[in-house]
Amino acid sequence: MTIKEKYVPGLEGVIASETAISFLDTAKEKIIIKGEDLIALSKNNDYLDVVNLLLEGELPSSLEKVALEDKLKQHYDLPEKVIELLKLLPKQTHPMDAQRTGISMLSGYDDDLDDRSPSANKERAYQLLGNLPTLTVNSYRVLQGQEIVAPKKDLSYSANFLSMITGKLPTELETKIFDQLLLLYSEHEMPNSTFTARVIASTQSDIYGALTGAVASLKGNLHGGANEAVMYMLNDVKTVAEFEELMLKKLQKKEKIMGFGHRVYMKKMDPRALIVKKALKELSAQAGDDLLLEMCEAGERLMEREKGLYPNLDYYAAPVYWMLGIPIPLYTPIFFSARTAGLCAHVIEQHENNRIFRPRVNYIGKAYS
Ligand SMILES: CC(=O)SCCNC(=O)CCNC(=O)[C@H](O)C(C)(C)COP(=O)(O)OP(=O)(O)OC[C@H]1O[C@@H](n2cnc3c(N)ncnc32)[C@H](O)[C@@H]1OP(=O)(O)O
Ligand SMILES: O=C([O-])CC(=O)C(=O)O
Repeated sequence: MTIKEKYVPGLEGVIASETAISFLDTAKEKIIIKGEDLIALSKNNDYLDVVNLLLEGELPSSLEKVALEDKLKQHYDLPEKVIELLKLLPKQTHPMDAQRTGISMLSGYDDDLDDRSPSANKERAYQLLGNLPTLTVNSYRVLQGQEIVAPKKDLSYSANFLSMITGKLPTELETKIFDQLLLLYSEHEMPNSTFTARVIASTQSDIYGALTGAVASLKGNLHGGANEAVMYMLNDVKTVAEFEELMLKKLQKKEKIMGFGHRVYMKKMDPRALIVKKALKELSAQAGDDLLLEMCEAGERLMEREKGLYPNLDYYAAPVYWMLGIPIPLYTPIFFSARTAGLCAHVIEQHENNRIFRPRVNYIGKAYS
């Protein structure tokens, strides 16, 4: 038995891929997506611009953007049998699991499933991006015993998604903030879910399988599931003082506080969280209610003081989702919907230049001769 290489738990700092899609440039404090800075894009562009950037390699002209939105709208309606399948799920099914089941089933409607070419994969990406708002919202509604809602093709992509969730026509501010969340969640280099998708794709498996695995990865509360956990924690208390007390108790018990820390941004605040914190300020001012903002800011100060840890995107996304009137169990499925753009870009790239992922281990088991 030989020990070959130093093992790095969690593969911290290990280079898993070469990619032309994105890079967290911590030295320059930029999240690079195909050469553009995601934070700058979040101020002047919208989610569909980034979808185009990820899948076509450039920001769209206004005509291209209209064409992109029309293309997604052609895929808003789901096959009837997908809805029927969702209705068969046990009522306690987590919405992420329902979303995962729906995505998995969509592979059965693909007439050319064995085609791994970039053009075929790209068409699937657009189809999935069109399907996902309808799938995400209705899988949750079915579990709640609510009626299916139809997408509204006269609204923008993000306004339709949000209005299907809340049942109301969103204001301009609400649509802008929801769209900004989708944009900020769209792609983030090599998180666990993207790694999962690329590992699956590297066996020459299809995009549906890769995304199905990625949903399961994103569900965990060390990853995408943290946004829901943050909101449950905020809802457990009523005042800033109670929130601080709750956090201190958790720290004393050596529990992790959801929404803090990040493998890549450990010593700084996630730049996306700063943008979303601003959105929370806007929504709080509009509602004339600063309580969630004050609680979150107090939590942020406490974690810096006690642990030297900073908020990640999920920490401020949770109260923003809440103020937009979004049910908590949809927070992570919405994250996944947004991330579909980045995940599809990664699967396309993996299929284009593939070598199967097959690492080795250091054996620490029972001795053998
Ligand atoms: C959009 C996203 O998916 S962002 C990630 C969302 N996830 C969360 O918010 C969950 C909470 N955060 C965490 O669990 C972690 O910070 C992760 C998973 C994000 C990163 O994990 P890692 O890079 O493996 O860091 P690791 O867990 O080793 O933490 C390093 C140290 O900081 C501590 N730490 C890290 N995050 C937290 C936290 N949220 N609360 C309390 N302590 C923490 C750890 O206990 C550890 O301390 P130790 O060295 O004394 O043992
Ligand atoms: O990068 C990560 O590890 C997790 C994350 O923030 C994301 O996926 O957006």
